[in-house]
Parts: sequence; C-alpha cells; structure tokens
Amino acid sequence: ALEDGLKKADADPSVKAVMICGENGKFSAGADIRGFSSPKTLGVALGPIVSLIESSEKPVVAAIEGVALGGGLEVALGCHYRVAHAKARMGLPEVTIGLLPGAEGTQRLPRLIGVPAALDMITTGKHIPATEALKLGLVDEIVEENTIEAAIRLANKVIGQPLGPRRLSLKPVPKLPNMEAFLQEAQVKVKRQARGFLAPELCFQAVQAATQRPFAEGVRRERELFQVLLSSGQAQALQYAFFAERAVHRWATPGGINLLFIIFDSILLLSLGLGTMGQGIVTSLVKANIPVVALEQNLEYLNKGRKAVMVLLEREAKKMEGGAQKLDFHNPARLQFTVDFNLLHDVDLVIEAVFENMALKKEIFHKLSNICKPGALLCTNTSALDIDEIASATSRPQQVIGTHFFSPAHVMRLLEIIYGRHTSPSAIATAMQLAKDMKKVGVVVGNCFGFVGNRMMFPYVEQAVFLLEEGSRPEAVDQVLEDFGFKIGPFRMSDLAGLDVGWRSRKGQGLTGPSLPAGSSARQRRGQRYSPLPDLLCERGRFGQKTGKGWYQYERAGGRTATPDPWIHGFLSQYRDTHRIETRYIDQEEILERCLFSLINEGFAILAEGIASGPEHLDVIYLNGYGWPKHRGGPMFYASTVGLPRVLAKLQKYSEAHPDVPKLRPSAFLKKLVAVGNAPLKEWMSYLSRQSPKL
Ligand SMILES: CCCCCCC[C@H](O)CC(=O)SCCNC(=O)CCNC(=O)[C@H](O)C(C)(C)COP(=O)([O-])OP(=O)([O-])OC[C@H]1O[C@@H](n2cnc3c(N)ncnc32)[C@H](O)[C@@H]1OP(=O)([O-])[O-]
Repeated sequence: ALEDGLKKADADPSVKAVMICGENGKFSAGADIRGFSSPKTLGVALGPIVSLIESSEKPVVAAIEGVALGGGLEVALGCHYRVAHAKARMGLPEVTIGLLPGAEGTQRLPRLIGVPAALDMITTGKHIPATEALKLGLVDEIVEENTIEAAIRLANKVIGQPLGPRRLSLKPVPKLPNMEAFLQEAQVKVKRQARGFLAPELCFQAVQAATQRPFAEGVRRERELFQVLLSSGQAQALQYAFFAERAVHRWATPGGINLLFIIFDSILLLSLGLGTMGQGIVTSLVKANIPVVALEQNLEYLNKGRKAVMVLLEREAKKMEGGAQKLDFHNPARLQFTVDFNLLHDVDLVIEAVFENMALKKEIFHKLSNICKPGALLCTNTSALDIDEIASATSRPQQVIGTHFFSPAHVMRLLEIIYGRHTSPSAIATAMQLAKDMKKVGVVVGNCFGFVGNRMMFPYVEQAVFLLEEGSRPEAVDQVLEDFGFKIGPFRMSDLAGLDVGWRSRKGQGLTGPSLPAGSSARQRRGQRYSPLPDLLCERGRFGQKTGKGWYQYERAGGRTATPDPWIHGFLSQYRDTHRIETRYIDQEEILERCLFSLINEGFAILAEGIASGPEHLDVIYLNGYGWPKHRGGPMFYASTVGLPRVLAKLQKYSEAHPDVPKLRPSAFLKKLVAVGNAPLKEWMSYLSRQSPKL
C-alpha cells in the first residue's frame, strides 16, 4: 500500500508533498513478528520501500504518534522529515527479538544521529521518548497537539526546497576523531554483555559496516547479517519469549473465569515490613504512582527503612526526566511512613513483606483480617510458604493471595502471583492488574512449596552441590552455567543471596540442626541423597558475600569480587576422603545436563500437577526472575530445542547412576510427550488428561 501510494503521489502533478502517518494514533510497531517464523511472509522486503520513500521527488514527512519501532522507524528514516508527538516513543528493538534492523536502519540511523547514539539504540533496542529523539536529531520537531496537522504544515513549508540534503543514504556517517578506537572499545563492551547472544554483536557489525562502506554495500552487509540471525535459532527463542510474556496475561480459573477488572477505584496501598524486600516494593509502588503507606513494627526499623527507601527513590528520580517532580515522594499524600496500625482501616490493598516465618505471618494476617476494611485485599510476599495456611489465620481467605516479588523488587520484573484454595478470581485479577501497573510481569501460579520458580531451582542447586561432592569445584560448575548464558552460576548466586537463608529453611524442615534425629546418616535424609556441604559451610560462619567467605572468598565482608578459595578445595577433598567418595573428573556436558535437565524435569512435574497453566508460564518466570539467558527462550523452550527424547535419555542415564536422587527420575509427563513422538511445545498441554486442575 505504501508503495502504491507513493507511486501515485509521484505521478500526480497536483500532489506537492506527502505525509505518512499511522492509524489510531500509532505510527507503527514494525514488522509482524509472527511473520519471521514463516519465510513466505517475508516475501515483501521493506528496505526497497524505504529507499523508494527516500527517492521521492516530493517531500515526504512522517507524523509519528504512539510508537515508531523497528521497521516503523525505518520507514520514518526513509522520510525526508520527521515530526513526532511529545508522547511518542521510538526505537529499533529488533535486537530484543534476536534480529537486527533489516530495512536499512543500521545504515541510515548512524548517518542521522552519529555512530555512538546509533550503536546504543541498535545494540540495546531501547525505546526512547520523543524529547530525547529531538535532542539526538532523530526527529525535526515535536508537538503537544495534533501531529498530523503539524506534519502537513511542515510539508507545505518545505515544498520546493532541495531534498538531497534530507536523503540519509546520501549523507556521510559523521566522523569521530577516534572512530577506530571507539569502535574497538564498543565491540568489546557489546561482546562482554552479550554472553553468547549473537544479535548485539551482529548489530554492531552492521553499524560498523556503515562506517567503512558506501551505503549500498552497507545495506548488502546488513541483509547478510540479518539472514544469519534469522536462521540462528536465537531469534526463534526470543520471539517465542515475546509472545510467551503476552500469553501469561491471559489466565483462567477452574470454571474458565477470566476477570479483567480492577476492584478499586483508587488504591491506597500498605506495605508492611520495611526490610530489603519491603523497601524495593515501596519504591516500585511510588514509581507506579500508587499512594502508599509503609508500616513497620517499631520506630527504629521504620527510620532505617525510610532512609533506605529515600535513597532508592532519589536514585530512581535521577534516572527519569523530571523524576523528583513526577515521583513527588516527599508528599505525604503519595508516601507515608508509620508505626500506627490504625492506618490499616483505610487501605484497599496490603502487601505484607515481613520475615519469612509462618507463625509471624499468621499472627499478622489474623490482625489484618480484624482491622482491614471488608473489601481489602491481603497479599503476602513469600518465596515458599503455604498460602492456604496463611489464609487460614483470617476470616477472608478469598481475599488472601501470594505475591512473590524478586529482589531487588524495584528492579526485577517478575511477580509470581500465587492463589490459594479459596482465593477469588477478583483477587487474582486485582493482583495481575497491580503487576501491570507496577510494570512487572505477573504470572499466576498454584500453591506448592517453592511455587514454580524456586521449586524448579531446588533440583538445579541440589545437582550443583552433588557435583562438588563427586569431584567438581564451585568455579567449574559456575563457569559452565555462565558460559551457557546465566549472569551468575549457582554458587556465586548462593553467595550473593546468603547461604544462611537456605540453612534456616533446612533447619526448619528438620533436615539439619538440633531437630535432626540423632544417628541420622550424613548423606541421606528420608531415604534420599542429601548433601550436608552447605550446612557445613554455614556452621563455619561462611554465609557468602556478607561474611566475605562462602563458596568463594571475597576481598572483605560485603565484598563482591569472588575468587576461588583454596580452603574450599582442601575442604572438598577432605570431605570426599571422610565419606569415601572417589574424586572423578566431571566434564562440562555432565555439569550442564545434570543442572539444567533436573530443573526442566521439575518443570514437567509442575505442568502435570496443574501448578502452572503452560510451559510459557515457566519460561517467563525463568526469563524474568532467574536470569535464564533470553536467547535460549526459557527452560521449557530450551528442552524443546534440545529435543525431549534426548532430555529423557540423559535423565534416565543420570538417574540410573544416582538411584537415590529422585529429582533425576524422569517425570511421567516428559515420558508421555516422548512416547507420543516428541510433541511440539505448543501441543504439550493437550496431552494432559486433567488440564490445569489448580487453575
Ligand atoms: C528480507 C528481510 C526483511 C526484513 C524486514 C525487517 C524489518 C524490521 O527491521 C524488523 C522489525 O520491525 S521486527 C519488529 C520490531 N518491533 C518490535 O519489536 C515491537 C514489539 N512490540 C512492542 O514493543 C509492544 O508490543 C508495543 C510497545 C508496540 C506495544 O506495547 P503494549 O501497548 O504494552 O501492548 P502489547 O501487549 O505489547 O502488544 C499488544 C498486542 O500486539 C501484539 N504485537 C505488538 N507488536 C507486535 C509486532 N511487531 N508483531 C506482532 N505482534 C505484535 C502483541 O503480541 C499483543 O498481542 P495480543 O494478542 O494482544 O497479546
């Protein structure tokens, strides 16, 4: 249509200028991402159309409203002028779906805004607001009112002016005094951050080509690189992740009810507990423009918490344009700190974020149930505790729901939303809406120990520790998983989170500590293999970063630079001697497979139990809360790319070698999917006889 329109306009002498706009207040979100999975729909190449726009003999003005992303922005770059609405956002986000701008955007953008800014936009895929686009010279004008009228005004003004200088393909790339050095440094940075993710590196190469070759050759290079990415497999993983994230917004209850309404006109939210988690939650709420009261049990904790929240908010405000004014967090109508439980009467929604202790949580929920107004929703921030048991302390279990935030809560996007046996659909809908307002990805899951994310994490960490018993070292295991794409491996993660957290939980479960029955075997619990290694470290005061020693050693207590610790190496060999374990060499493949496949195996069990309604939900949780590398699409998608028969065969092999490790025993659901012929991921759930009984 664009091509036809342009040709008609060019041929019609009564047309003096052309204006291109989108429909319904949106310029364009770019190519249809679904089209990339079918080569047929890629038939129409956008690049030549962009060139056609640029070569028009009549001035073409883009009127950008809403978004101009990807191919949308590339179309705008072909125009001779760009007018944007002040609220519009622009970007070349192709890298986030594993691609690069394939319609000449990598060649035009650096010519317009210079190499540093273009590289930044293209390799990160970030969306920038119109005000920033104006500063960069990406748009010629921004308007508060009618963009289309403004674009037409500009078009009328420029009729008859020479178009040569406005054709980006004819412009040279602006020179930098130190272009070589700049590019070298930028490439190192891109590579370091990509950790196996191809698209940023190829985006870099395409922009580099713009600095080294004439426009037409640069375009050829861009097309070659685009094809490499298109067939890399990473693009499919990222595009799957894009749609998976949107699919988790669609949730249903046992009767198929899916309520999408907010039950409160205006929310006054109360955050209870101002520890690290509470501080992050309050910061996110203020950022989401939700009036919030932060409550602590005593003044000492309150003042400490208030100070920390203020530091976080100041920092957030600095990142935003007009941040302090927008956040307005010194205004008591927006944010109050109190120790007065009477304020609970007026709040619509409570997020409790006290210490992870069942007795304490029950006591608080009993109190909340007595004080809060009848409609108030009561959320508990917990990473593993039973929502039904917490709800049983109230007279309104239908209004109790789990909201598992991830630390730091003002940064991490994931919010696991856990419904109990009595949680009402409107409570789920409200929690989902809250997630959306807080710009988080809410995923509805069922109630079980560890919910989805942590439940899948337990066997992964368990395998990592077993590998140490058998002959590996923390740094070797971490390296394999970091090479796979995780930001940090399980041991560095454990040091960061604090080894004492798990120790406390194991003591609570009677797996270690004083409640462990006398005479228990060191490496067996309840008939299963158990590793006391983490407990032994904790007994020696090695809690991780906070004590300067854990699985690694650090420069000081609270230090962040992990270095392999010879003490740990000696300790491990002594441990193996004590327990007569023969040290063996464990290769990278075994490390990777045992850690990942045990996690994936638990995912299949979760799906079969109806704790989550589809593999996409598990993947979205892992991508947004556990640092799973995005270009691998999430654990369940990864399993589908490895092939379920291979995952099954490997689990069978490892399970035979370790018969006392139940988490290596292949799940019945995985076996079934292999038996039916390696079913594709989107069909998995149709092979469950009872679908999502808990949702
Ligand atoms: C020979 C080679 C030729 C190559 C040519 C290359 C051209 C070019 O370089 C490549 C591209 O443009 S790549 C593209 C680069 N562009 C991007 O990567 C932009 C990706 N999109 C976004 O970032 C966000 O969706 C927006 C900011 C646009 C809206 O955010 P919001 O307001 O929170 O809304 P929301 O919930 O997010 O979306 C609403 C609905 O729209 C759907 N949908 C949206 N975009 C889609 C798309 N492009 N496609 C399909 N569907 C798309 C979305 O799934 C959802 O559907 P549902 O059924 O209701 O679930």
